[in-house]
Amino acid sequence: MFNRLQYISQGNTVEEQLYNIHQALDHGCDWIQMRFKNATSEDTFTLAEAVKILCQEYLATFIINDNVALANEIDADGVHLGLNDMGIAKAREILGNSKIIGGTANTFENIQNHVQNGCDYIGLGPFRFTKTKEKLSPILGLEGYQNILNLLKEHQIKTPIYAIGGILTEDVESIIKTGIHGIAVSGLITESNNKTKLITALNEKLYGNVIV
Ligand SMILES: Cc1ncc(COP(=O)(O)OP(=O)(O)O)c(N)n1
Ligand SMILES: Cc1nc(C(=O)O)sc1CCOP(=O)(O)O
Ligand SMILES: [Mg+2]
Repeated sequence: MFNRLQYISQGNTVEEQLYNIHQALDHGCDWIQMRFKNATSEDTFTLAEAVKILCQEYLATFIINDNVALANEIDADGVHLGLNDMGIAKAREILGNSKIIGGTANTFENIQNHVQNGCDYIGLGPFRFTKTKEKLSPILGLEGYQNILNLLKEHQIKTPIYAIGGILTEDVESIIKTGIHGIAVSGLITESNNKTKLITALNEKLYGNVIV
């Protein structure tokens, strides 16, 4: 089953991105999503090559936001695709069955469509308002997650669901109680002054109640 904590990278330059990703890996994160908006294709490729090597060194999962062609070209572990990005089925044709394809959802129907198209996990958000992403879908909150997770249970849909959007440490226990599999965070890890303490705390909350 997939790791329960995904760091979505931030940074305006290759150097900033690489620093933030290296920090997350060095302090215990084992799943990186490279999210490098408004960058040239050259800088994006340069970063992806470097991040792939880093993730191999740290035995971490490495996926790329939006860019299926790049993920295929550098043989990343997969991609994350939003509602306005390439379709899940098309990405699966390009990447094949061994790669991770994540999809963004805001509603139960979004999830149903992604699952029917072969999505491996769902990023369900936003939990609360966040400045990290410009165009947010309607905010779900804890009640929104509980309603959607209840519907997934009723329909016996077992695709892992990740909460995303403004998530803080104190949110994790209540989010996990709704049936969410894991969380995807960006600013919380990027801005932390004690990343080891933070990531350890997040992992304890995420894995603490898992019966192995
Ligand atoms: C795990 C996860 N969930 C949701 C998103 C958002 O993806 P998308 O809607 O394509 O928005 P951008 O990230 O491309 O701005 C994500 N990246 N990761
Ligand atoms: C990339 C992204 N997607 C979202 C969605 O709701 O689809 S919210 C979001 C930003 C996540 O970053 P932070 O943890 O800093 O809020
Ligand atoms: Mg996208």
